[in-house]
Amino acid sequence: MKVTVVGAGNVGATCANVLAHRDFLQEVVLLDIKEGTAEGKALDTWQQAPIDYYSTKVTGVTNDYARTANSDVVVITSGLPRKPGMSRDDLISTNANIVKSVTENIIKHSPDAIIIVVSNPLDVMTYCAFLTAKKDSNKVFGMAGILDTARYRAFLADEIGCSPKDIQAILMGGHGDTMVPLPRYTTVSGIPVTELVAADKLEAIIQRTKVGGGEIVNLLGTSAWYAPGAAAAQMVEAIVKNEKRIFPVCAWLTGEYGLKDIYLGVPVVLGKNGIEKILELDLNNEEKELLSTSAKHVKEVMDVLDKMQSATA
Ligand SMILES: NC(=O)c1ccc[n+]([C@@H]2O[C@H](COP(=O)([O-])OP(=O)(O)OC[C@H]3O[C@@H](n4cnc5c(N)ncnc54)[C@H](O)[C@@H]3O)[C@@H](O)[C@H]2O)c1
Ligand SMILES: O=C(O)C[C@H](O)C(=O)O
Repeated sequence: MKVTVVGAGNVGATCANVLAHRDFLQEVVLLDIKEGTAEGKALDTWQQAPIDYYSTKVTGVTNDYARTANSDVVVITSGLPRKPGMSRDDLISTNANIVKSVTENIIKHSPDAIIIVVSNPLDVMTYCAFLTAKKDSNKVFGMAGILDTARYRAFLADEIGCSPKDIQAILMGGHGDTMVPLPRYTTVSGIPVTELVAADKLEAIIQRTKVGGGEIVNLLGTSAWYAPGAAAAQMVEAIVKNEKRIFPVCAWLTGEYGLKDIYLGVPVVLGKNGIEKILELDLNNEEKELLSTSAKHVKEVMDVLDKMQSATA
């Protein structure tokens, strides 16, 4: 299986580096528009191989899509990250142009590839790639839910004083401040989280999770990359190894949860065909309400993209 990562910035280079460490691929192609960036980071990752014991080779290229030909999976991380004071939605016009042109190039050389979008605003950039690629929606989806759920799980592990490995959770909705962590579907080694964390502490963790991206942006002046890069790599691994893992993924809905024609985070089964199934949870009224608010927000930003695209058509 061949995997390409577009964008050799913080997230893309981390994703390629994590994929190399997992050592289940022969080669990963890392592509960037900036001369030498992908080549340099690929070479650095290869020089790490004798130390960390892996054989996967990351090859860096500058805008040479011929080298990405016949990729099975492509991860799109190209695009601007936000700075303090910005929302992810502020990135829409710049990143839509980048995601559109990258997707066109990818499709030209790898018409059958499964595309995982990471660029922000995530739900709308995934929609942009879907409109451009003109592929089945099970093959075009976005990474955000694994990251958001990981933040939630990490905060819970701190609060409980346990390993983050033992927190199982699911989170739904758009990748923005309206995302919907689901305490009713959160357990700690099978124990309902509500038996271990007081209601006010749980609510504080949910609120912190929702603005988890912004917390890092304020600390670093740019956005996170270690957890996002690893999350995208985890999706690639599930697909390449046909693992049938259940993850929250930004998926195209066609009536699930009463929502249609929208990209939104929902639990799915990921395997060799991409999204093999969307799981429909039996949400209560409060959860449905939160999901519908999140969907409304995403739809508004999707409408902005539609208007931008019809203005330039
Ligand atoms: N979905 C998520 O959960 C999530 C998490 C973190 C970051 N992000 C988003 O991912 C994107 C990348 O973040 P980052 O921190 O890696 O940014 P970065 O600035 O470090 O890297 C972006 C890279 O994209 C490259 N690039 C720009 N235009 C390109 C093009 N047309 N073709 C190929 N490469 C191009 C740049 O040269 C740069 O190297 C941002 O939009 C960010 O908001 C999303
Ligand atoms: O917060 C951002 O802008 C980047 C990313 O979406 C994140 O959640 O870390």
